[in-house]
Amino acid sequence: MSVFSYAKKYKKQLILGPAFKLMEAIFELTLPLFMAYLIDSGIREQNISVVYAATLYMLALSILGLLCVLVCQYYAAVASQGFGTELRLAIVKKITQFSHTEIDEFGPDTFLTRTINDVNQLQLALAMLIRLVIRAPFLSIGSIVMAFTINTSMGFIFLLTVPIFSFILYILMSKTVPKYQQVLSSIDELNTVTSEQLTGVKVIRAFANEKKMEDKSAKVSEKLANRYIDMTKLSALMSPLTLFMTNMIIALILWVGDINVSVGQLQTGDIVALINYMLQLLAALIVVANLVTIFVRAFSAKKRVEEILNTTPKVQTQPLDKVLPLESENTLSFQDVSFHYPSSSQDVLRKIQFDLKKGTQLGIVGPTGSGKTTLIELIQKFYLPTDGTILLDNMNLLDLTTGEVRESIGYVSQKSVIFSGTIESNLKMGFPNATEKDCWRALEWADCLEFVDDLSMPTAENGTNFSGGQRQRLAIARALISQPSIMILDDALSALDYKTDLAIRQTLARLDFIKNSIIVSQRISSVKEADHLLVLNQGEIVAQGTHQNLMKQSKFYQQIVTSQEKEDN
Ligand SMILES: Nc1ncnc2c1ncn2[C@@H]1O[C@H](COP(=O)(O)OP(=O)(O)OP(=O)(O)O)[C@@H](O)[C@H]1O
Repeated sequence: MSVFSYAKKYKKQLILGPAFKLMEAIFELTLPLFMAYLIDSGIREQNISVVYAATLYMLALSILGLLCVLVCQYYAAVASQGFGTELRLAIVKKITQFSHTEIDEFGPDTFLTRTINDVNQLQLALAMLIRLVIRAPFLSIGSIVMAFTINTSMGFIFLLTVPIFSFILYILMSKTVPKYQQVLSSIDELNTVTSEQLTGVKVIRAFANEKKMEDKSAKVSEKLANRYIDMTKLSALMSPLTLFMTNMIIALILWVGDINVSVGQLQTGDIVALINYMLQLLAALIVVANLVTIFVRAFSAKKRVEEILNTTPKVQTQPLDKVLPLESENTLSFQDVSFHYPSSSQDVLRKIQFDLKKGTQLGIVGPTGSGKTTLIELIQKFYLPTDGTILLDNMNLLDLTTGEVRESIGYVSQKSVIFSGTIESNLKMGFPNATEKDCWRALEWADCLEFVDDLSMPTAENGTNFSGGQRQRLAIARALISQPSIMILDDALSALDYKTDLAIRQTLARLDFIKNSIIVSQRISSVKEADHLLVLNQGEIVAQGTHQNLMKQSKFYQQIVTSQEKEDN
């Protein structure tokens, strides 16, 4: 999809805006003629009524011109702001449809630059298109035509000015545009470093790493500043160069004009009019050059924005088609499933094979980086397996919509994300139609009543006004509110004390609507009562069974248990 399709709605502004600007340009072109008339027939002939009439005409033309400009600016503002808003909404909508694969591929920081900077650039280009794209070339051509009507040799001076001036501008532009691309990539880099440092500010402080981070920030900012200065050094040349050219050409007009006046072919007023036309021509050429820069920048912004708009998510988010009955003997089956992330060809899960029987609880344990979260993400269709088959309720996950899969699952991630708003708005994310009663019931199940006494309690960005354990309990309540059939807790009990951890697991076992639960944990005590345990190491299942069986049969499992017992003692 092209970004232009978002401008289609503003056809009226795109046609009428330039039309009004064109009228203003016509008024502007006729002004020097009245000036010549005022000088030659009014001032020189000392005819006061001509002076009054010419002044009045000039005033009227200026007022009409001003009105036209105002209308055009209004249309340009309406169209460009409307276009920008819609484009930004479309980008955000598209990003929310992206699967984890595209989010990994693009990286969150480039989303920010593309949604803000690039859309601004496109907005500016549209506003300029309305305001200047017809006016500037019209004024350039008009000035040359008017010069020819006054005097042919002067017309040729005007004609010659265009290629010389354009050549100088072209050289400057061709050097600045690539430098602008470098500036853009530096902005991306600065965004990444800044957002990383802001979100990790507490960790940075805890490790007394402020100086190191300041240096990193300074280095990236300096790089951006240098690239920017490098670019502006060239554009700064534009002003003195054009001023020099303008004065040289005016000197030429005065010199040739003087000869023509002395032989009676031109009058003083004509010379004033010609100088005015030349100033208009040069100003219009500078505008054209600026327009070229703006459009070149907008072109690269267009490519970056369209890259997002035209990316088809590997996993399409589709609405709920049917609710899974979950009546098969096995709720979930992994059949020889392997997976590697798009950024690397190395498998992080290899030949995973297990069944989750209806009505049972599954525990997954394993050291960090063993692939536990990846396995959970595959169940929810955030990524697709690179090999093997996943069956949910005896149906291939590939044949189910994301709506069907995710509707059945209540998921609490390792990092409990709480959004700014209220307790109620956070809970309702999981179930928009929830009543107050539903909210309180979910809060009770997740053991939140001791710190929540009002649904309208505010939640700060990232839930920073709650402790880590409270955030995890709120996230569990949010997952439980829709009464899902399968509950997945990905290391979501780790920030809780043993007593609360146990209380929540007992509640999960007691709730009738939960047919199966999957608990991922590094803490054996959180999973040892599970009906079936998977022990993962380096992407492979190294043992599976009940806690008792594993204690007898798996050395690896025994080692984990022993090391944790030592830690606890
Ligand atoms: N988005 C990603 N892109 C590329 N590699 C990834 C990505 N996420 C995880 N990995 C890699 O996949 C492997 C398994 O990671 P995963 O998060 O599944 O492990 P885990 O067992 O859940 O670890 P932990 O207990 O520390 O959360 C790791 O080697 C990790 O580096």
